[in-house]
Amino acid sequence: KYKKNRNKHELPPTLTEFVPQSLWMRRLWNTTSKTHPLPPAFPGALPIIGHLHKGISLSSNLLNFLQIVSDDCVKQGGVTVLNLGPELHYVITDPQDAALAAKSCLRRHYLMDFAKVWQGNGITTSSGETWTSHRKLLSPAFSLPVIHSFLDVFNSQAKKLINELEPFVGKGPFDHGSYFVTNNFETLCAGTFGIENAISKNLGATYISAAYGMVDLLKAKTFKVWLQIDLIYKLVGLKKKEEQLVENLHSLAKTVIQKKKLARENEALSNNVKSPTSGLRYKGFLDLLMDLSADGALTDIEVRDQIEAILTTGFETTATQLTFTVLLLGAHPEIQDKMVKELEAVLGPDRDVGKDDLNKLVYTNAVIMESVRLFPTIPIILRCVDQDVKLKNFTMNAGSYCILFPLIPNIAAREMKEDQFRPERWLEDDFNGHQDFAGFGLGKRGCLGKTYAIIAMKVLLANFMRQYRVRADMSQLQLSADFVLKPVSGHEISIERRHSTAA
Ligand code: HEM
Repeated sequence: KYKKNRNKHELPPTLTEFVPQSLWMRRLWNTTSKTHPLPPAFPGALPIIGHLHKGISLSSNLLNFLQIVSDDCVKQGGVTVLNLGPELHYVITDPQDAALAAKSCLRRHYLMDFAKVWQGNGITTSSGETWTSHRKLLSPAFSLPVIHSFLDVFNSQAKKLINELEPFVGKGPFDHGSYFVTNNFETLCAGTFGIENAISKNLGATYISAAYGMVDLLKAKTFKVWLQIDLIYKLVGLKKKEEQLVENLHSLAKTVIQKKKLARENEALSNNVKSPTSGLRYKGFLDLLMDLSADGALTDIEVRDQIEAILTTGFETTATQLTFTVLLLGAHPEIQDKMVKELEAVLGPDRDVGKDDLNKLVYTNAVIMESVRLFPTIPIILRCVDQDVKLKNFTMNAGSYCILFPLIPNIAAREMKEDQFRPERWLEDDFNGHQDFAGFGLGKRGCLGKTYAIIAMKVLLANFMRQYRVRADMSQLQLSADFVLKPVSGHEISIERRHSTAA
């Protein structure tokens, strides 16, 4: 009876007790029905291991692997099959099929389970009813009124970045990426936690470095499949390393929760000091979490897990997207001039961005969307196929998985072709890319922080690009993809002041 009713991605309860983390048993247990005919397979499958050997041998250059698979998929008509061991994965590049799959497949892929030691059942790793109810509870904290209340933080953080980069003015090419990461992380903490100086510089740096360490471990576990066996993971010393990193990561959440509790107690006492979003119908993220915890809707651990989930999804994505956008603008001076003209027309030379300005920055918005189209920082979406799902020409079989990457074919990895970066396309009536655009995900599980990300990027660009003229050469750009698509070399920019300080 259990087997009949169980979700095909779940182990029977007795087995989960004995193999808490290992995915191997789940794999053996996995029973994908193959009732519906399969699309063409990616070439090179071997018996039993399928395409696993290709993934392992190409894992040092994952982006290359994704591009090879994606090119083949486009050639085959937009849907193919990849067998990773016994597991059937549908690869989808066709935008409409990707949208259909994302709409029906809400359960996270098993690889996301690796991140649970860090993020527990946070919004990014959870599935099923937990995800449905938490998504509903958290959504108001990412609504427009709340994000508008962060505008002061966004403007002042942009100015901070401008000052930090001042020593590079007129000094030739430098790597702007890491400055954007630190600045964006601080912005995210200040905005979503709603506490001034929420974290020290040290705590922030420790968190960022631990987050990168964890991503390396998750990547190793994904491709070195033997590390998925708990005993081996322990024996090679990685479990210990993981525990240390998780402790470092969790210490930030612990600190901000304590500070927030104190701030709320003080606020209740004096009824004087207001958090940036107090008084709003929609509350800021941490205030909302605290209220939900006080009402018993979230446990303390769940509060921590949601903080981890938002920090992880929020800081590197936006920072890397900005790194790409500034690079693209530097390499396309005519587009940069057009954007700065719009910024100066709406804001003048140095005024802060206010909420009424946001909708007027139409071209700036198109520049951001075009940057996401060409360099999608989250280029793949991985899901479980829980029930048969009808696509245009195939039906995906329940019990399998799907890998959606409609944006991989766009990635300007090798050479920027002329006209490839063309923000104008987002303003043309006949551009049909809006509807199935996957840069911020697709369907109900799409990006929770999209409004936050777009407004934060707009404000930073509006301040930065009015201050500095940027130059860049993208001809030597090298990219890598782990969970985030990022530049690894050839992305340096040079900056000059647009207006002399005396003026
Ligand atoms: C340029 C910036 C960003 C891009 C390109 C981006 C892109 C995406 C994409 C493609 C997904 C879907 C992933 C999937 O279905 O597997 C996603 C999910 C998500 N994003 Fe973003 N994101 C950005 C910034 C942010 C920010 C700033 C936050 C939070 C402050 C955020 C929070 C989330 C969350 C919580 C999810 C998971 C939603 C769920 O599972 O229900 N993102 N994002």
